[in-house]
Amino acid sequence: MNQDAATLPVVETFHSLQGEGHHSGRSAFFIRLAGCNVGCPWCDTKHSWPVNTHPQRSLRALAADVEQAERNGAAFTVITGGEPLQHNLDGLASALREASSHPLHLETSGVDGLSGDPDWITLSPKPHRPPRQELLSHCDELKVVIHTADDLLFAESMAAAVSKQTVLLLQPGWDSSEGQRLAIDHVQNQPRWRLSLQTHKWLGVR
Ligand SMILES: C[S@@+](CC[C@H](N)C(=O)[O-])C[C@H]1O[C@@H](n2cnc3c(N)ncnc32)[C@H](O)[C@@H]1O
Ligand SMILES: Nc1nc2[nH]cc(C(=O)O)c2c(=O)[nH]1
Ligand code: SF4
Ligand SMILES: [Mg+2]
Repeated sequence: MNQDAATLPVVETFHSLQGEGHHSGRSAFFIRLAGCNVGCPWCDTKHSWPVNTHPQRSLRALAADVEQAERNGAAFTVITGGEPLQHNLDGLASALREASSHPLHLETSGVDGLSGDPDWITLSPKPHRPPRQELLSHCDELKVVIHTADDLLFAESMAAAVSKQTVLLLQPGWDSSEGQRLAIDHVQNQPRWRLSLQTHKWLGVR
């Protein structure tokens, strides 16, 4: 593949702290790819859904940004979206790996096939579009968003399908006091689970 010619639609790139999950609080560079057709009603990133309203960026330019972020102290790169696996990530991953020795992390709903051979996979499965078995088998953390008691049942069913090493996280829906209460109660009663807060939102940073 000629990586110089290859492009992907990009909503934004930014250097911040990983706000969620097991690596929360660590310096991270984010690449948010455009495009998602999963349609979660409470999605906090709906502007990322259309593909065509966001600029195409070359893999070479994205790799240069990652190289710069590494010099600025980022510990890893997070590929998110939108739903990043709507794109084949092999070209992007190999371009980033040529530019930097940083681990590549992926945030995904798991609806599409796996590509890019990420070093860390955060699977956030959705009850209305269950994830592929491939993603359940390969994920490093399972991060289930909680709004209702049914979401807790779904979280337990997903936990039964992942490997024993997978970190289990409940993340309250943003602005959902019911989700917050349910997640806290469940984590308190079920020690396999940990709470994941969207700390960047609490802090008012990206
Ligand atoms: C915007 S999504 C992008 C990655 C991928 N499409 C996914 O859903 O995993 C990033 C993370 O934010 C979570 N998320 C989105 N909207 C949220 C909300 N309103 N409250 C809590 N978490 C949310 C998703 O479940 C996912 O874990
Ligand atoms: N700081 C910060 N951490 C994040 N972790 C996952 C995010 C995402 O939108 O995928 C995200 C995000 O948007 N910002
Ligand atoms: S899969 Fe992710 S980006 Fe797509 S709608 Fe759901 S939360 Fe939003
Ligand atoms: Mg986000």
